[in-house]
Parts: sequence; structure tokens; C-alpha cells
Amino acid sequence: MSGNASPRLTVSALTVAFGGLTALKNVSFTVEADETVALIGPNGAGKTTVFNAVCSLVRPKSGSISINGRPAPDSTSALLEQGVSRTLQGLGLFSGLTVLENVLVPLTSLRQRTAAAQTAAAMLERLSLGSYAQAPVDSLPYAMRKRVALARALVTNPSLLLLDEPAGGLSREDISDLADLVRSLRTQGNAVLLVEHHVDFVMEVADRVVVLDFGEVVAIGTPDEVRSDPAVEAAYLGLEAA
Ligand SMILES: Nc1ncnc2c1ncn2[C@@H]1O[C@H](COP(=O)(O)OP(=O)(O)OP(=O)(O)O)[C@@H](O)[C@H]1O
Repeated sequence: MSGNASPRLTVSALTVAFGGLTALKNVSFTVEADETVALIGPNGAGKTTVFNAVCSLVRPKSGSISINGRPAPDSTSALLEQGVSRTLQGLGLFSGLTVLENVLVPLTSLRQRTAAAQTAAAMLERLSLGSYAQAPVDSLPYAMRKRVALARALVTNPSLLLLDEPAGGLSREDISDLADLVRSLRTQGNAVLLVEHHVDFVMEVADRVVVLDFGEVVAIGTPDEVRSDPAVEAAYLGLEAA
């Protein structure tokens, strides 16, 4: 552990409104160092809005967000400098670039050009993408493109990694590999906040789960605590079972 006792992420009394719609109401939670926290909840609960607020893509009506004890910066490059990476639901890969070129992009903006190629190549190897480095990213199947997006987010060795539906659209086998990877991140000191609909995956990888419903936190706890919380069943798991 480092000497820095601040959580990697602190969300305090966050309220976000889109016109008349209050998407988040007074949401508070932390992600500590070496912790994987999952945000779950039904469609429209506000999960992606939390991510967007952390990345300063939406402006809160009130409340605050801090990263490693400092106010969250308001640009992607400043977020990278502060050790935050994110994957997107839509992957956001650059069509027309190779796998390696995609993974090099955040390193280029960090100006680590000298070691960038080696760092990117090592990350591709770690995610079993080494032999596809020169392949156009568009030529790969979805599950592999998803791994490229993950490699791109991880290549800066972020202190806080935000994963938006990492298991979505993956096969059972791919999800199992992803669970191994997420667990390994925790031991390497990469704190993770993930949004996910795949409840089994969440229960397997998360240290703590934050449950949102209609923009409010209805439960926070370990997977076991959350699983047995009646408010969660009503808000989310009940819907899954229905
Ligand atoms: N840019 C926006 N403008 C207006 N309303 C928005 C905007 N973004 C989100 N919303 C609304 O805010 C609420 C929360 O949406 P959000 O996408 O955060 O939910 P979510 O939990 O991520 O949902 P899903 O699981 O379907 O991705 C929803 O009612 C949504 O329609």
C-alpha cells in the first residue's frame, strides 16, 4: 500500500440533472486502493451518468468528485495524467488503425514515446493479442475488439480504471477470462469501478457493490450483503428473476 490514505475515488452527495430529470440524487460512495467496486442497477438507474460525471463529461448540479484526494480534472488528458482510464460501452476504437496503433494512443498523449511501443506490445501480449498487433482493429471479432479497448485502457497502468459493461456481449469463456484479469488488477494496485448488468460476473469480481435505483443508492456492501438485501431484490435482482 502507498502512504496515501485517500480513496482512489470519492463521490460525495452527487446530484446530476438533465433538464427536469434528476438522473442522480445525492449519490455517495468510495473506491479504495486495490478495490474493485461494481455499480449495478436497472436500465436508467444512473450508472453511466456516474461514469460520465467522474470523467467530467456531465456537470453535477451539486456534490463533488475527487480522485486520489484531489478534485477530478475536467479533461481526458488531465484524467490520464491523474491516473484514470476508462472503457466505453461502444468501445470507441479508432477504425482504420491497427490493434497496436489503437493501444498506443493514450501513451502518445502521455508523451512517453520512447518506451511506448514496448509498453503497448507488452500489454497486447498480456491480453493474448500479441499476434494481432498489426491487424486492422476492424477486422477482429467483437470479443477481441473489446480486449483491445481494455488493453488501451490498461496500458497507462491507471490507478483508477473505469469499465463500462466489460462483460456485455461476451461468451461465458470470455467472461471467465475477464474475471481472472479483473481479479489480477486488484492485486496489482489498479482500483476498478465497473458498471455491469451481468450479475454473476459482478458477484465474482467485486469487493463491494453499489446498487442504484432511479438515481439513488439503495444499497452498498459486499456481494453477499447486497445479494440478500430486500431493497436490491426489489430494485434489480427481482427484475432479473422475473
Ligand atoms: N444526456 C442526457 N440527456 C438527458 N437525459 C439523460 C442523458 N443521459 C442520461 N439521461 C437519463 O438519465 C437517466 C440515467 O441514465 P444512465 O444512462 O446513467 O442510466 P444507466 O443506469 O447507465 O442505464 P443503462 O443500464 O440502460 O445503460 C435515464 O433516465 C436517462 O434517460
